[in-house]
Amino acid sequence: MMLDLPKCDVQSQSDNKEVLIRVENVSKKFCRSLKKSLWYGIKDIGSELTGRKYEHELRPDEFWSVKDVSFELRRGECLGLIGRNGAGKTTLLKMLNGLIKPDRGSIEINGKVGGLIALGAGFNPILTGRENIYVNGSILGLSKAAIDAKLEEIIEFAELEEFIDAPVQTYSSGMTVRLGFAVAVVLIEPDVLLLDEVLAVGDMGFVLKCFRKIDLLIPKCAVIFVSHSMPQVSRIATDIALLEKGKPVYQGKNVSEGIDLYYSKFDVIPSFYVGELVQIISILINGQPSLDTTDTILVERLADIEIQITLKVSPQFKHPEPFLVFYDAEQRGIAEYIYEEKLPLENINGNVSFKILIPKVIFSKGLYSITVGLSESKDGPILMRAQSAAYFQVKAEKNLWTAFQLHGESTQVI
Ligand SMILES: Nc1ncnc2c1ncn2[C@@H]1O[C@H](COP(=O)(O)OP(=O)(O)OP(=O)(O)O)[C@@H](O)[C@H]1O
Repeated sequence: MMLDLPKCDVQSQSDNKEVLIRVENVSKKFCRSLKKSLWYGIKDIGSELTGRKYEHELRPDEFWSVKDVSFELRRGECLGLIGRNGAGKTTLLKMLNGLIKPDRGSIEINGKVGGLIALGAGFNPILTGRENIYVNGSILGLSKAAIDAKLEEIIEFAELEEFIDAPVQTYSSGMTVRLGFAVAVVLIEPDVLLLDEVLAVGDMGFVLKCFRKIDLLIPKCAVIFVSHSMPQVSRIATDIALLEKGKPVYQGKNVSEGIDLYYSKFDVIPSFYVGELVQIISILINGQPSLDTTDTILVERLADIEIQITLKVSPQFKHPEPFLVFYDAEQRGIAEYIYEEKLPLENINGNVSFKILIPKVIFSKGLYSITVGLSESKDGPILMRAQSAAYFQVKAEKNLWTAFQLHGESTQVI
């Protein structure tokens, strides 16, 4: 779906704060063929040297990795940059960090940039962690005394006391990212912080520590946070940009709406293997068939959900017991339904049908999958377990990302 790109739809409290990143109609193209890309490169150098304006459209085998992206980010704002694999997020960050040049458009950055883009980028693998800190510091123009003053804090933040004198090429991916993050936030003290999938390889302790640090940093800088984890994005982003094949298809301050749109971009055709004993004939969610469809079934938060499942079950199982497990988009099991009817479910000529009513569904916004299972009897052997047998998306007007809403009563101030 292509949306009109809204300008910032909510008046930002930080409107009077300085713009740290200004991106105007930035585009970058790449070439699929290495041979052609080398040839185009030589031609481009030639045209730059002769001062001829670079006005090519796409040449054979070229494609836009990033196309016409524009936004501004002020101090105190955090842009969640989302999109499917290959959407152009890293390419955009590399342009912002000055690693590659845009083919079109302009980028203006005010202040120091701390970037954690490609894992290990910026580190020399044969130098130790300590040596890399000094190299990075001197590239930034810091004196030895200034780096010395921050060294302990960097090592402590990265929790690399034991390994700081080992070559970086011997570090695990988590250790490399710890060092990269510590250098980006402690050594550089950035005005602009670019974080690309940083938290994906860190352990839980490191992720929590990074969030605490980012929380403290956001008021002082502009952050761009790239992640495939929507809960993480919604946790810190003040703004959102969704890229699709390099193009922004949603931009604005409604983080929740951007994430909804991102979720709706995925094909949710159920695919599962159920075996010989049980077959799924149909799954209806609020009357809508969920098998063989790419349309996401939408359910309003706090509305009822009725799930009707019809199975073909080998007649030898007289009273099978169904169970359902609900998973969120991050594949966390969030709820389970166990069939507890007084009367056991009957297998009539191999057909078993049952209906489940979940009143006032309190799931937060997002995409959910349902695993359907069947056991022979309560606590008996499992006959079938169909992962992701059906999908539905919970919609809500407000940014409801938590599972529950709590209501306070007015009481006297104690
Ligand atoms: N140096 C390059 N040469 C050719 N193509 C490239 C180059 N760098 C990136 N691309 C292509 O540009 C597109 C965007 O890649 P990019 O790494 O920016 O995507 P992404 O959104 O960061 O993806 P992911 O979520 O998988 O990290 C992809 O099709 C990729 O193959």
